[in-house]
Amino acid sequence: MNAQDTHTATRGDDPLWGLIPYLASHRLSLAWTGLVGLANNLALVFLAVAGSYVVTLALAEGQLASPRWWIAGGAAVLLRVILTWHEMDLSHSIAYRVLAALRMGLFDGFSRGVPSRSPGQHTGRLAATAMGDTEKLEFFYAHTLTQLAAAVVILIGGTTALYQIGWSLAAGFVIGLATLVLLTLPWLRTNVRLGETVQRAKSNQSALAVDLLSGSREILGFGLQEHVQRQLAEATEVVARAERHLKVREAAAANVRELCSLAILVVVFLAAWNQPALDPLWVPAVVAGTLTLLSPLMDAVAVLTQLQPHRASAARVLEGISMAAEDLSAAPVLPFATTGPLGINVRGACFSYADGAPALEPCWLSVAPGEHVGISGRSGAGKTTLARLLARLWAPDAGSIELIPRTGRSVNAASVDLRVFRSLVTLVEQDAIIFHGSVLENMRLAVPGTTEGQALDALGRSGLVLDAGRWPDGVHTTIGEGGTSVSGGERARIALARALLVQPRVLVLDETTASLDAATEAILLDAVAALAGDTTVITISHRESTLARCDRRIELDNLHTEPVSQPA
Ligand SMILES: Nc1ncnc2c1ncn2[C@@H]1O[C@H](COP(=O)(O)OP(=O)(O)OP(=O)(O)O)[C@@H](O)[C@H]1O
Repeated sequence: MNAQDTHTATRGDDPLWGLIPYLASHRLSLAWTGLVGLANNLALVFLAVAGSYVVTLALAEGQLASPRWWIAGGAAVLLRVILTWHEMDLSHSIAYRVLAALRMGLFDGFSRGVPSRSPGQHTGRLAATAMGDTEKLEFFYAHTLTQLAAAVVILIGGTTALYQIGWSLAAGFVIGLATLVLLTLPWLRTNVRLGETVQRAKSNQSALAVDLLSGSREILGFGLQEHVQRQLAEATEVVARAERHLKVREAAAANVRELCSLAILVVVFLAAWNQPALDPLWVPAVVAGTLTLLSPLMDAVAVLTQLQPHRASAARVLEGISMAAEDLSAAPVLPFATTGPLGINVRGACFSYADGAPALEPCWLSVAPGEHVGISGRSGAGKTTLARLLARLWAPDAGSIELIPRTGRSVNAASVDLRVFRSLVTLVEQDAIIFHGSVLENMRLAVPGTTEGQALDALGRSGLVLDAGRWPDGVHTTIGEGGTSVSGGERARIALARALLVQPRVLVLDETTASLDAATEAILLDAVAALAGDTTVITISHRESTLARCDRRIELDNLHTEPVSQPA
C-alpha cells in the first residue's frame, strides 16, 4: 500500500492503529508470536494447577498422584521449554523486523518530505523520533499488542473456568480486576503528562546535541559553550526528574496491583473453600491456577497505563512516515530511449514550500540540446528552487518540465522512469553533501563500481589533483562527515567529479564555482566546456567570470512571462 494513501485513510484515527498498515506484512508473524505466548501461558497455568494438586495430595493424603499426572506434568515442562525458546526467538526476530519497518518508513518519509520541512522541524528532533519513538513502538507492536490480545483470551478463558467451579469465584476474579482498572485510571493523566515531558526533553537533548556537533564552529566563535552546556544540563535534569517521578509512580502502581492480586486470591480461596461440590484437595490448585492467570493480566493492566505516551510516539512516527511526499511518479511512465544531449523546456513551472509563500513564480525557459545556459538573478529569486525542479528532486506545483531530444518527440520529465531520469539529469549544488568515508566511496555513491582510475580521471577533469602531501592515501583518503575536512573548493570539485562519472545528458550546476579561486574556477569551467555539444549545461551563478563562459545568459526575473509562441 502506498504510504500516502495509508495516511489519508487513517488521518484523524488513533495513531497506534494508523501505523498498523505499515506493519501489515508482519501480521502473520505477530499473530503466531501471540499464539505461542498464549500457549506458553496456558502451559504454565496447567503446571501450577497440576503441581499444586500433586503436592496437596501428597501432603494431605500421603498419596502419590497417578502416572497420568506425572506424564502430563513432564509434557507441560517440556512444552514450556520449547515454547519459551521459540517465543524468545520469534519475539527477537519480529522486534527487529518491526523496528526496521518503522525506521525505513520514517527515513523514506523524511527523504520524500524534505521540501515540506518547516523551520519548526529540527533534524535532532527527527532523529529522536527515528531512534527513541520507534524503539518504544517496536516493543508495543512486537510484544505489548500480542500480550494484550493474550490477556483478553486469558481473561475470558479464566473467568469461564472459574465460573465452572462456582459463580462466586468468577465474580470475585472479575470484580477484583475491574477494581484494579478503576484504581489505575486516575494515574493515567499524570503518566501521560510525565511520559510526554520525558519524550520532549529527550527530543530537546537530541536537537541540542545536533546543534552542538554541526554548529561547533559557531558555538566556539560566539563563545556559546557555557550556554549550550547549561541548556544540555537543564534538558538532562528535566528528563531525570520526570523519569524519577514516573518510576516512583510505577512502583506505587505495582504495589496497588500486588494488593489487588492478593485480594483476588483471598476471595477466590474463600469462594472455592465454600464450594460444596469442590473437593478441598483442589482448592490450592484453584488458587495457584488463579495466581498464574493473574500474572499476565496484571502485566496487561500495567501496560495499559503506559499506552498514552506510545500514542504520542505513534503520532510523531506517523507524521514522519507520511510527510507531504513528492509524488514524483504522478504521470504514467513512458518509454524514453534517445541518445545525445537533451534540451529542457520549462512550461510555467512554479513551486512553494510548506509555508505556502511562492519560492519560484511560474517561469518559462527553453534550452536547446547541447546548449550551455547561464542563469543569474537576485538572491531569493528561486534559482536553487528551479535547479531542484529541473533535477526532479521535487515536482512543480503547477506547469511542467519537458526533456527535448535532438530527434523525436519531447517528453514530460515526470513521465520518465525515475531511475532512468537520474541517469539523464544530474545536479551539483554549492553545498553538495560529501559523506563520511573515502573519496572513492563518495564517487561510488554516484556510480557503484567506479574504479580508482575512473575516479582519478573525473577528479583531474574537475581540477582536483590528489597530491601525496594533502591526500596521503589518494582516493582512499578519508574525508570527514559532511566534507568537513576538505575546503569548500575541494568539496565543489569532488561533487563535480562525482556528477561527471554519471555522464549525464543534462548537467545543472548551482553556484558550483562560488568558492573557487580564479585559477581553479577556470579549470573547472574548462571541464564543463569540454562537455559542450554532448551535454546540456545549465549553470546558475552570481559570478561574472562563470556566466561569461556560457553560450547564453538569462536573468531569472525575466522568465516569468509566458512566451507568445511555445514549441509544441
Ligand atoms: N526549505 C524551505 N522552506 C521554505 N522556504 C524556502 C526553503 N528554501 C528556500 N525557501 C525560500 O524560497 C525562496 C527561493 O529560494 P532559493 O534558494 O530558490 O533562491 P535563490 O534564488 O537560489 O537564492 P540565493 O541566490 O540567495 O541562493 C526564498 O525566499 C527562500 O527563502
